[in-house]
Amino acid sequence: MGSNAVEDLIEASSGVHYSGFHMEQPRTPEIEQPTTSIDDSFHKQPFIIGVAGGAASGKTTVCDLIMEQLRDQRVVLVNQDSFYHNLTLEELTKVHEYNFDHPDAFDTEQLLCVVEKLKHGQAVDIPKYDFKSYKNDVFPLRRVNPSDVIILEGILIFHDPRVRDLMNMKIFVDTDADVRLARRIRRDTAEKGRDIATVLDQYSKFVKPAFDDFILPTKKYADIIIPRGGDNHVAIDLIVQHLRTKLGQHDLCKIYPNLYVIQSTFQIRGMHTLIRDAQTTKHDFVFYADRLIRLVVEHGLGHLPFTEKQVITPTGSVYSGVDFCKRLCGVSVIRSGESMENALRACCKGIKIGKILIHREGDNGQQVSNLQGPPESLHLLRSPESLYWLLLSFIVIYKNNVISLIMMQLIYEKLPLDIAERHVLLLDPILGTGNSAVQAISLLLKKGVPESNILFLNLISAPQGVHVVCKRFPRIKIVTSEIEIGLNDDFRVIPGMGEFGDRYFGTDDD
Ligand SMILES: Nc1ncnc2c1ncn2[C@@H]1O[C@H](COP(=O)(O)OP(=O)(O)O)[C@@H](O)[C@H]1O
Ligand SMILES: Nc1ccn([C@@H]2O[C@H](COP(=O)(O)O)[C@@H](O)[C@H]2O)c(=O)n1
Ligand SMILES: [Mg+2]
Repeated sequence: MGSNAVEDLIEASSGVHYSGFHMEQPRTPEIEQPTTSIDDSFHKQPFIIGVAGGAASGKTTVCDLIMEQLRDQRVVLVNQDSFYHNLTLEELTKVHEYNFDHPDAFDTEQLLCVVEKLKHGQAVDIPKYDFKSYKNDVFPLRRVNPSDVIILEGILIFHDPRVRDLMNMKIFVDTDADVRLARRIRRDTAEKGRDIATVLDQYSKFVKPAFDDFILPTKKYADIIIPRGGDNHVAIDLIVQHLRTKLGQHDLCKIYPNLYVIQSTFQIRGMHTLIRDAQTTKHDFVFYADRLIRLVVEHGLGHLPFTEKQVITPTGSVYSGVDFCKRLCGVSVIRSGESMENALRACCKGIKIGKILIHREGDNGQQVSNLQGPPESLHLLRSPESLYWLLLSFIVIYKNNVISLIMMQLIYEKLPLDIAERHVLLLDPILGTGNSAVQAISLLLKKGVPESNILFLNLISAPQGVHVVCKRFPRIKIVTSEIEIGLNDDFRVIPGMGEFGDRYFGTDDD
């Protein structure tokens, strides 16, 4: 529908009023010049989320919930309300005839300018809008700093294609019209000091027609539609989880160039969905975990050095290829790392695989059954010379104002004698706190393995573990298939997949 047609419709429905269409005089620039000297070409692009929906549908509530859950990211909320045009004196005298729900009520050029600056790493000052005085020149202005995530929220935030095109994710909050009206009456009487008659009059004259004509038609642009707004915790959790995955991978891989997250595909997401599902049978868990492990191992092998090699093909032609790295070995962290051995053997014929057992106590972690000696499962591997208490260390973790003492003990190792001359593929499906990995890597270094010869392969990595390992051992490579949200209060990876070893080896049955 063209603007004129809409204007006609609004005129017809509500008698004489100011529609919000107006030729605004140029405004003095209110946006500060860049406060940083960051070179644009090096600036990380923020993730821009648009949140649209009818007035009082719960947009702000949904944004607040997303921001609350994304507290470990730098997130800013930019509200379309801040870009309401200032009213002329004439408009102010007849304010009840002004259409605040029409696209032309907003200064979209200024909104675009602000978002562009934020995208390029520049801080901006945003007007504050006062719903009581109808003014957007309330001082002080709101300083907004560049952030990892920018949320653009407003009834008509999807209306202008130029604004829409800036968004990486579009969310439409879809709340029943009666609920929106009831909330609006409550909000506008309580917070804006308006009487019910005025609220109802504005609703029938402007709010409802504009919803039908301008807001509802933008629902089709949404990637995600959230019914019931802030009450829909499942939708909000899913959005936050998706954002964390995107942001986590993006950030960590930029910080640590030796972290490799294998390219996600729907097949990989499907396998992850199955192995993370608590209802998945042991048989399926093993099947899909094996598929994923194989992918991680293949990917990891791609990071090993190679030598050029030429061969003669059956047609007598020369093929210039490469020769595999010969001096390799695997080292699995007992017990869950053992689940990765078959994939490694299938890829590297005859590869030697050593083993390490680390006991962890003090963080509510699964405990090895017998602290006085090696667990029963080690009888087959045990040899008197290789079995000893090698290391005893304490790791202090400070989280949520609580200091936890985690005791890490390396209690068993059986490694190839010439391990120092080999590239080592360290196998453990889960990188959580990073403490076990630090123990295992420290042992390998102690055995003379150069740090840059260690390739740590896992299925999932918590950001905390990545930080711990990569900071301490900047030259090792980590290959993983997904970055997790983080750790819970028990230092368990979330969303995670539970006790990997128990699920894989079937020891989690009641
Ligand atoms: N799920 C909910 N249950 C009850 N009240 C709600 C709910 N979500 C929002 N509200 C209230 O409704 C009003 C409008 O919500 P808000 O999030 O500001 O909507 P919007 O930003 O879409 O206008 C506010 O007063 C808010 O406190
Ligand atoms: N001076 C104003 C400006 C705007 N409104 C109404 O606010 C609604 C948009 O804000 P939401 O938080 O609900 O998205 C919109 O329906 C305008 O009518 C107003 O009443 N007074
Ligand atoms: Mg709002």
